[in-house]
Amino acid sequence: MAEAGAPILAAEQVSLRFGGVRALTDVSFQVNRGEVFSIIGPNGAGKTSMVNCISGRYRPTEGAIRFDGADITRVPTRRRAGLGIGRTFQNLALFGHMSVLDNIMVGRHHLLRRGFLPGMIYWLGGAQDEEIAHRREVEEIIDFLEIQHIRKAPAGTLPYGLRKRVELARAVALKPRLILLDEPMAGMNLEEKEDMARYILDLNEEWGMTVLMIEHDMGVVMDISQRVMVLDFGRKIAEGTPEAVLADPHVRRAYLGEADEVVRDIDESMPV
Ligand SMILES: Nc1ncnc2c1ncn2[C@@H]1O[C@H](COP(=O)(O)OP(=O)(O)OP(=O)(O)O)[C@@H](O)[C@H]1O
Repeated sequence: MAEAGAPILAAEQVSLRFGGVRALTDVSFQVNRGEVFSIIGPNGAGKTSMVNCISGRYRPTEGAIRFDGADITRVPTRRRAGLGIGRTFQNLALFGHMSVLDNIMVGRHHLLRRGFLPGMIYWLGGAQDEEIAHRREVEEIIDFLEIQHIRKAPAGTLPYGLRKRVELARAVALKPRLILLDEPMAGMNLEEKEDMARYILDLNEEWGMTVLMIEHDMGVVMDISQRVMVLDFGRKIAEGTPEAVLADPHVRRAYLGEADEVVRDIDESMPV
């Protein structure tokens, strides 16, 4: 058991190279239990690379990732899910031909004691309690994310905003203690963004999940994050409360190379 108050996640001097490309250089940060922590930065800054190092998709060239105090740098992705790390993807990764319900059930299979095939035999053997409890929990997630009306629809037929919500449901179905959200608001209209922000806050406050989020929408980041880390060209250039980060001259300089609306977004997010 990790001690109370200890960070749930720590990246220690993480560097990641792809041939000559330095995606991350010597990045260290900690996420506290119960926090909403966001990573921001211009395009190509290394945000997704960092999340991939945490989820196990990439292995850092140097440095370590700790979860609950344990070094997980070499733990394979599927085992990280079992440890309590869930994620959503920037580009949706749903099974388009499968129903919403089945997509969410897939998210839970590692929680079944017996895996999929032995689970079927178990079911045929008449002992169904585990499967029933499993379905009940999935229904709870469906209710929470208000997707009852589409539970039987093939995921591929849904509008984009709803597919993002189903993908969140699938990640939540893992019952993660830490959930990694890669651009949860991307491509959404204002109303969909507001809904998504509310679901993320509820997951954090009511379901007790620690949230690590990458998001380009500055307004959302500043509204719901307790702390923010800024990457630029693979290096950490700032970390702190939203207000401190927005006022940081390094951050503003990093964004000045970006489109005008990003800088305007920063200004509009500034506390008045
Ligand atoms: N699999 C890969 N192979 C080669 N280079 C990669 C790979 N993944 C990322 N990179 C490079 O690493 C750098 C950081 O990319 P990354 O996708 O982590 O940035 P990002 O901050 O998430 O960007 P965006 O906001 O555009 O999604 C970029 O130069 C990118 O081209």
